[in-house]
Amino acid sequence: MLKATDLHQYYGGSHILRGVGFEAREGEITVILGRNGVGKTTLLKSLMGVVPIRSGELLLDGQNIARDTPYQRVRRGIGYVPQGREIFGRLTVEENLRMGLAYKRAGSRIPPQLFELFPVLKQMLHRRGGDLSGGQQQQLAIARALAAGPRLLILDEPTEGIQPSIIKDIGRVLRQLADQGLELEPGQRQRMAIVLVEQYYDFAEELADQYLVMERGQVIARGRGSEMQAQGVRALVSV
Ligand SMILES: Nc1ncnc2c1ncn2[C@@H]1O[C@H](COP(=O)(O)OP(=O)(O)OP(=O)(O)O)[C@@H](O)[C@H]1O
Repeated sequence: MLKATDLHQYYGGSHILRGVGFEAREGEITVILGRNGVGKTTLLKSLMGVVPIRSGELLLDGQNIARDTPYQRVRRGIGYVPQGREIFGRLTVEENLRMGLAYKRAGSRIPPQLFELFPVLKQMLHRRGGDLSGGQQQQLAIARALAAGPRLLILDEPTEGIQPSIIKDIGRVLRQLADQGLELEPGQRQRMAIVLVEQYYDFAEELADQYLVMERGQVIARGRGSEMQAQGVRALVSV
């Protein structure tokens, strides 16, 4: 699905990503952990094309996307949920979801399954995004990224500032999406890979099929999610 090899990225003279490589597979949740400022958000922005990489290879389903714009990457099937959600506060929930369809052909509709995954969005369809709670906004940001039916869903700290009951709901939805994909139309299911940056260790451990730990722009540990406890990953990321 996604294969990143030897990624290097700089902000001015600061060398931020130093040879990062990993593979994200369909049906799996890849969790990226690490303390503050180690380059996790920069890595996701590089996958999305929001910041350019200096060198390295980025393959999506075998095609090199490293020089594509963010717009082209969305069209190729990447959905991005940025840190801080960035929903449109003055637009309604429905309009926010339609923004997620902006790159699809005219007449594309919001996949009805999104309202089963996030029932609160159906109840609040005509409310303004800015009127939603933080947790509801996060659900909206995830649904907006899913609206176009991505092959790869990227999320940057979806639990940040969100109440525990909604964190649980979001975790359940991500597991279901990884296991079963998203139904775009009756009988048409989009399978996907999920890449998640997360600081909340328990949430990360519960969801991870695969984990990576970053430190100073490099991957310093990696393995299967089921091994995280035995490998002492909690200690590697605790402050
Ligand atoms: N636009 C920018 N210009 C210059 N330096 C930046 C910029 N954005 C981030 N940095 C620096 O790059 C490094 C990596 O930042 P990044 O946000 O990727 O880390 P992170 O692991 O996601 O941390 P956090 O969990 O705090 O978001 C940090 O030292 C940060 O100060």
